[in-house]
Amino acid sequence: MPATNQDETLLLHLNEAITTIREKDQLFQIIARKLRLIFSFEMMGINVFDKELLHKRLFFKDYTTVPSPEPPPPGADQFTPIAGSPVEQLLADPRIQHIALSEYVRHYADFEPFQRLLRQGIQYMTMVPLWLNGRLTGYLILATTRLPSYTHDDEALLEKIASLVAVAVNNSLEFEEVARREQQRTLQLNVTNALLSIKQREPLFRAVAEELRQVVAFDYFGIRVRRAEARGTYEGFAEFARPDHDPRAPLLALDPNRFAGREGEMASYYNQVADLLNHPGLYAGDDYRALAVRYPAMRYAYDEHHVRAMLVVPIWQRADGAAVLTLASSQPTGFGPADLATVQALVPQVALALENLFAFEQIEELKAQVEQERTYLIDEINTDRPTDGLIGSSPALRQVRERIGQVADTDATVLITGETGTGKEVVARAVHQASPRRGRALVKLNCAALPAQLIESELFGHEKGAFTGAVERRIGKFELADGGTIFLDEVGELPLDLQAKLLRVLQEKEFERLGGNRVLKTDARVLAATNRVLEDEVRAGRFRADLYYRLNVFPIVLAPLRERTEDIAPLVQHYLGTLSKRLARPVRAIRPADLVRLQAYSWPGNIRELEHVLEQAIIVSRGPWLEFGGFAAAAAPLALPPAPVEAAGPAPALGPAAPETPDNAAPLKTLREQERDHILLALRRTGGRVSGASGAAVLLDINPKTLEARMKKLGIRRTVVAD
Ligand SMILES: Nc1ncnc2c1ncn2[C@@H]1O[C@H](COP(=O)(O)OP(=O)(O)OP(=O)(O)O)[C@@H](O)[C@H]1O
Repeated sequence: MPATNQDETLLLHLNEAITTIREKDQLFQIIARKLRLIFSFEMMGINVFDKELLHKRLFFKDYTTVPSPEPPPPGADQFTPIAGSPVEQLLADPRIQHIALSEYVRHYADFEPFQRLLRQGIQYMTMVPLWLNGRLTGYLILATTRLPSYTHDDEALLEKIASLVAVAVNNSLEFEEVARREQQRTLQLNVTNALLSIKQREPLFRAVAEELRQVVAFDYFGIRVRRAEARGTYEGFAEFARPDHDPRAPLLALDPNRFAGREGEMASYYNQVADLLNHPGLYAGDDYRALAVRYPAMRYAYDEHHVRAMLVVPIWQRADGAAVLTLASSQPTGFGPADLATVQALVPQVALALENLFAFEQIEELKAQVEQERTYLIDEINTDRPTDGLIGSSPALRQVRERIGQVADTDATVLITGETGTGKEVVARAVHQASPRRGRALVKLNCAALPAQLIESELFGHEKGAFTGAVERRIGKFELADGGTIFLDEVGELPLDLQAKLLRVLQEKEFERLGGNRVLKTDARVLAATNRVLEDEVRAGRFRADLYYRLNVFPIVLAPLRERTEDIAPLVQHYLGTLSKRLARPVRAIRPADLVRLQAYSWPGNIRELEHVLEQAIIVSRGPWLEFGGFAAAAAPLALPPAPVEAAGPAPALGPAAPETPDNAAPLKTLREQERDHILLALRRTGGRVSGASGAAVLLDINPKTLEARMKKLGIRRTVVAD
């Protein structure tokens, strides 16, 4: 039957509207208006199906002429299953069908949409299938309060209209999809910006949540993390609730207070849902209620926080733990499949953000640890001894000062040699202090103090598990001294294999942590000290020649105290001041004769020994003078034969105005006398021989040259001895 003019005009108008109007509501309202010109109905609706014909959703509704209109319930535009709904029956015969609700409702008494229609006075529905390219895509529904009468022509026209509407719906869905993708891209871009600009956990995820909220309506956003060591329990890593929720209660976490003493129960609740959190899932309305019936953890959210829909998206599931993003809504239809897709699309970014945060947090932890170690080590070296610098003005010490001045502002390696207690560490500190690195740490390692493996780990650090007992990763002193100075004390004691590793650091400025496989760079200036004669060690095969040359770039030699007796008076004066203060004792004066004895003594322990002798004297002295009783005994370990006493020259008194000299020094020998006697005794035992294997120098454990110098000073001639 040919279409009437009116029909032709309608179809033309519809076609024109469909091709020109992009805005969905505007377009379908125009379609409804045009249809009303020919057909009489109170409500027009459009349902659409998914491709698999498994789900349906409301696409559009015009109810402007309904007697008592009710707007569609929230979530009506979300997909719901077709199975079990009246649509299932329609699909069995997808042609135009006329439905009397009063009959249908008998079979579908629980079908809420029918109840709603009836409440609004609707009694009849004409269902027009929407076909597109041979595929059923939905229904156009015309609903009426009275029994409609459609002629055969009307139905033919409806079918034509339906094919146009199907195109319009399809276009509109495609526009929606494009818009959704656009929105998702914007979301991803905004999230990326947040990730790039924010480094702290809370503000970062708050920004991500805010961006996501622009697209998906949720009441709760939570990132929950399970770390390998936390046995199944998820920690709320970042959780945000709607502002009107109680911010103290993380929404989905069980309240630990309620489980006091029943922690096992709480853990089992979490374990029950662990599998649920491993898969992406959308649980809305009845589905969520079913979860709440099954799992106490979900019931808790249902009862306590009125959760009615939940969206779960795992971020990762790995051997070292898991992370999951959950959204919750108090609306039973709060989320739809598009929301799930939107959140899933964010997973790579959220995963990256989490990784970054973990890394940042780990770095912060390590930084704190390093800072602590630094402070400790800097303290160790700075408070070890007073940093008064070098006291004394002997020619030997003046030369040392000059050498320090020459080398300090370079990065050259300095080898400081000298007997024990001569001030090698003081020199090292002075070099560091005078260098441009003074603002950074001076880190000390005593190479003689630890077993080889520990020295290696001290020097280069170790990774967790590098050896038994390495429970934590530890950074080494070379790393600690980066930008500063490392002081290797007693470097002559370093085992040979470590000498090779040290050589590599000196040459390449590179090293590896024990048990690590990463090459680390260091910019540490190296100062080394030893009281051994390294040339001898090299000759004896105990010290690598190549390392020796590397270390000996700029040697500074400290003379023993007995070779710079001029320094003794200023040192005594200095230490009397500082030690008396430290020991909270009055500053007592030293007898000139005692000073002479101190100057005459050989000081095998050098300045450290002098310091100890003075400390002891300060402690034991009670009267106006410093008493050196203990020192005299210590200085004369051997019974000495009587020897001619040389008169000691006058020496200035130190300390406060000296009182009248009481002659209680008379029973004691002076140090010079003691020393003279001691050397004479040794010479007698060796038949006057000074050097060589059976010489007095060996007996006295001093350098033959030093012994000769002392003999000359004390006026001992070999001939005298030989008698
Ligand atoms: N010229 C000096 N002026 C002031 N104090 C000094 C001087 N030389 C050394 N001392 C002090 O003597 C003590 C020993 O010095 P230091 O530890 O530097 O010696 P060392 O040669 O490194 O000894 P060792 O070889 O036993 O490690 C320290 O208390 C130090 O402060």
